[in-house]
Amino acid sequence: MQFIDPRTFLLVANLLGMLCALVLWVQARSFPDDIDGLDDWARAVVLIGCASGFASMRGVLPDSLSIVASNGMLLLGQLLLIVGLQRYSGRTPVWRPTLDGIGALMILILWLTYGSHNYQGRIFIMGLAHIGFFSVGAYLAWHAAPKGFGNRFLSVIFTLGVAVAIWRIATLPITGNETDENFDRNLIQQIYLATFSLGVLGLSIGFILLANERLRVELEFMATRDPMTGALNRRAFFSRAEVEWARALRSRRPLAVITSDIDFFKKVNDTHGHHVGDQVIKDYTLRAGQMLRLSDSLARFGGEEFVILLPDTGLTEAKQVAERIRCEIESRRAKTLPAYTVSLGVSVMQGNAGQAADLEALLAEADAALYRAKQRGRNRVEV
Ligand SMILES: Nc1nc2c(ncn2[C@@H]2O[C@H](COP(=O)(O)OP(=O)(O)OP(=O)(O)O)[C@@H](O)[C@H]2O)c(=O)[nH]1
Repeated sequence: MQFIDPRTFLLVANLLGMLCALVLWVQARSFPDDIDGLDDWARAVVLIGCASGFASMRGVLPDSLSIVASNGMLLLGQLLLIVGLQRYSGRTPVWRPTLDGIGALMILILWLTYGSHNYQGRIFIMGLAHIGFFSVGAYLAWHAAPKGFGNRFLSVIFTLGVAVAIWRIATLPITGNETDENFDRNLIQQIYLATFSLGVLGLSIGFILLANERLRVELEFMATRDPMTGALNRRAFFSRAEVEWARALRSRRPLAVITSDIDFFKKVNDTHGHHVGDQVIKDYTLRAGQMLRLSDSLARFGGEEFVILLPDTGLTEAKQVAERIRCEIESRRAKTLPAYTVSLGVSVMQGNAGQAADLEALLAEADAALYRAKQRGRNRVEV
């Protein structure tokens, strides 16, 4: 008894695949340029859908379409899946050797179709190709960023694809030959094609999930970071600082703030140009960031003015951190950049609503200390 007609199943799976291709195509147009590979996947899904559609019409369509063209499209579709994943991961796709390999496989398929009429040989060759492509796909998906449901889902579907191809090769001994095709074409091969189309549908959904996740991460980054340095922006700083302020009050632990400003920065711009000025700002962000703990937050408030939030840090410790940053900037210098120095102001809330009444007051205290550092000759730390 046939539970479900494989051809109907195949048709539905392919139609859904085409809808996914449409979604991928729309995403490719609307997503930022650095989320690449969506176009390749849209093309791949269409190619693979057409290939399995042609293959399911064996006997209706000529062999040149139902065997040769369909296998060719299948291989190119799988290559595009890999190329898309490579582009998505920022790798340069390697076309040439794989295209040569596909060319060689097609010559073999032609010979097995018109020369030796070896149906099982064709399935074996294509099975091996699927195993190769899907294994590479599973590897690339597993290493694709961001790590999460999307990349794992994609990797699992690729791995299932490898398993299905192995199963197809393993069922070859009970596969009929070309003259005894009724059983085989109507059952094992149809189930294989349907599973294949369903798998491609799963892969498309996985890739859509992965790209959406990447978009979410990028948007979150853009909303919270200063684009030039990657340091937190003012808004993100305050949202973190408010949480830390409340935590410090609750736990009666100290909370420190360090404000800093590069000395005579206008001169750096005027002498070396704005571009070098930008490089100095980035250099400061990088090196100051390296002096901090994971729980500290470095934010750029504008120009060459930075603020650091240090949870659970008392006055002595915060002063040490500020001094370490000052010393690092003064004593070492990037080869391509001019020497520069930095002034820093430190203020601390003791966890009992002591000196500073609120976050703004704490920052104002640190700003006042920074002002004193500038007044007293720069390249120094004041509390
Ligand atoms: N290259 C570059 N320059 C900037 C940026 N933002 C602000 N500036 C410049 O930074 C300079 C800031 O200078 P000031 O704050 O007036 O003072 P300063 O020269 O640093 O001197 P002190 O702070 O008193 O030691 C101005 O010339 C701004 O044009 C930026 O993103 N890139």
